Amino acid sequence: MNFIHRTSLLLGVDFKMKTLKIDGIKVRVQIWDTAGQERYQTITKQYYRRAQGIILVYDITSSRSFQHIVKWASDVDEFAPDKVQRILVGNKADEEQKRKVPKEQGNKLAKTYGMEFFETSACTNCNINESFTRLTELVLQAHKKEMDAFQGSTDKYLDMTYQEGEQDNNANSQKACAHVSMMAKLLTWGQLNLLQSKYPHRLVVLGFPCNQFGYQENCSNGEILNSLKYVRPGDGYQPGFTVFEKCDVNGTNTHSVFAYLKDKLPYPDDDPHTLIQDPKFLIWSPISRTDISWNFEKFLVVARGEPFLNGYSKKIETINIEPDIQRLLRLTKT
Ligand SMILES: Nc1nc2c(ncn2[C@@H]2O[C@H](COP(=O)(O)OP(=O)(O)OP(=O)(O)O)[C@@H](O)[C@H]2O)c(=O)[nH]1
Repeated sequence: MNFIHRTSLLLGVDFKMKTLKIDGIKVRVQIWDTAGQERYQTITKQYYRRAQGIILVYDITSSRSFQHIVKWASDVDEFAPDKVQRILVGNKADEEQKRKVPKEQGNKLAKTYGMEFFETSACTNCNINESFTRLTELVLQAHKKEMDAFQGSTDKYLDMTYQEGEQDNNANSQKACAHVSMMAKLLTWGQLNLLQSKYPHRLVVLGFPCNQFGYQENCSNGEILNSLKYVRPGDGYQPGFTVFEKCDVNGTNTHSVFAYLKDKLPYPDDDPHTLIQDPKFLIWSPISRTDISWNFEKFLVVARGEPFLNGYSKKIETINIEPDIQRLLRLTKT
């Protein structure tokens, strides 16, 4: 989870990790500090790009810092993701005798922006934890659907669909399979966003839509984002990573990226034997034993372009790649 935090309790560092416990769940929060950039009236847009929560901080002993909040709030509107959660904080609450901004004024501004408001003191540690915890709760609520998809039990879902299948073996087993693959898709898209947002700076997720597997991607390029948003996974889904134009990953017109990847990493090692179970799905030519076998096969590639692992057939849930991502990040630490 990424927060931007506009005060320098963290002097000298760009970001800090903190673990908070919310409703019994441990949440790792990555806190970014703007570290003085705001003095130049501009904060690098990179800071906003993947922020999930933003704390706008002013100094209660400085009217100027309070007036600047309007500009920061409008930058947040412009540059931060739509779902970003914001709270307003008036810091230095211990300096009552030097106060220039009445608490009521802070409250009023926060209301205008639909934010919650806290007065804090970094000196006496007043409301610091409370404000971070509240922002984290707001972020979790805003991402509840993704979190549910992430934490929800796939096994339970699969059990349910298989039970359905058993009630009417032949007729329903087809339906059960369809459910399973839809569920896999839904999880996969959510998990791709989750991985990208968990490692915003050193992991780049790239998606290549392809219509060579059961014609499952038959939208035109211009329709793909809308189809993700409204149809599958739906519910307003937006990829938090780059999705390219459709391309072929097998056959004569194989995209050069996949020609290269398949040459370096011939097939996923979790599923070395199967290509396509049903010959009617073999719609490209020539067929090669290194071909990609279905949607959502995943490659892990080092920044310099060297493929690292293709251990991930469609059977591997996207989120289960995470340990390998962490391993690769450790290996390539600069
Ligand atoms: N009394 C009081 N002083 C504070 C508090 N928080 C910060 N300060 C002081 O205010 C000054 C500025 O604090 P910084 O944390 O550097 O403020 P900043 O605006 O984030 O600074 P940059 O990160 O460099 O932009 C320092 O002298 C701090 O000791 C507080 O809650 N109470």
